[in-house]
Amino acid sequence: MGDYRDILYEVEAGAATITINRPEVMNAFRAQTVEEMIHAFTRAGADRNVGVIVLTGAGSRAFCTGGDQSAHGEGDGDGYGGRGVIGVPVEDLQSLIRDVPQPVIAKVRGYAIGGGNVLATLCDMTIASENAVFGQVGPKVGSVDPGFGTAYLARIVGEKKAREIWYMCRRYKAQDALAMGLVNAVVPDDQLDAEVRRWCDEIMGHSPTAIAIAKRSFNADSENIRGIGALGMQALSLYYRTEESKEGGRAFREKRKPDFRQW
Ligand SMILES: CC(C)(COP(=O)(O)OP(=O)(O)OC[C@H]1O[C@@H](n2cnc3c(N)ncnc32)[C@H](O)[C@@H]1OP(=O)(O)O)[C@@H](O)C(=O)NCCC(=O)NCCSC(=O)CCC(=O)c1ccccc1C(=O)O
Repeated sequence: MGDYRDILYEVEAGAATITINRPEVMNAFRAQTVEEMIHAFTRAGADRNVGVIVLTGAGSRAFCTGGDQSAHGEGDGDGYGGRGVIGVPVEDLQSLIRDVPQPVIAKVRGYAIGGGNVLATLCDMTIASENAVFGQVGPKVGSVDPGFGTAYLARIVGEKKAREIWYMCRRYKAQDALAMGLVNAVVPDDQLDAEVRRWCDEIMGHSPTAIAIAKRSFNADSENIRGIGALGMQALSLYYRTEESKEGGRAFREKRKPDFRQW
């Protein structure tokens, strides 16, 4: 897989940039998108000339808004129509972001919502435009990320805040995300690319082996969450088969409020 349909891949001065390129659906991912991201992260991870990986979204409206709601229900009718426990191998992608030896920086413009928020959370560092908006929508749309998106989020923002994020499904501005430790820096939108480039250049001046060891050391302490996620994905695939979950996706597509209480 060299030619990508859903993403862009480029390497410049030691920084590989992976761009989710589906602005027409606010960079929501389908199975194909996740497969391509897995390919690109594997490629960048193995490239000794790459010292840092940047994950971003095309356009100014969104970094990523999670699973593509128009693709939800494909395949066996419950998941996303592709490979993996729920038809989109999102757990493989999440693991890979942790497993590549280089630091991964999330460059966030616009919405980082749902599974998009999980991806940004998992990146080693996040640099956001002033217009960035973070949040979870799972319980509003009949979904949840039962691993890194919940348990690892709590490591970053604390248990109370993580529970608020998931139970309340509110939207948080970039400055709020900075205050809760979800992002490392916030800059005016027109300075975001240059700021991320500066961070990449700084990393490129440091020892890649020391950084890889540091990354693995950080990861080791939260590695048990991978197991929680694997278990959770099995539960999620069962949940996706319920009318309660399907109501969430249906309501989003029909642009109405869901009625979960009937079940
Ligand atoms: C992103 C919003 C908050 C933006 O709201 P707003 O500004 O009011 O704009 P809208 O009119 O809602 O949207 C504009 C336009 O974009 C389309 N769109 C937005 N998000 C998606 C999407 N995810 N899939 C498909 N299309 C999308 C929207 O339909 C509009 O299109 P028009 O043609 O203009 O009508 C808001 O849009 C929003 O909340 N989006 C929902 C995001 C969502 O449902 N994400 C998926 C679920 S997230 C989740 O369940 C967490 C669990 C999780 O992370 C996970 C774990 C394991 C596997 C998969 C997932 C996963 O992500 O599902």
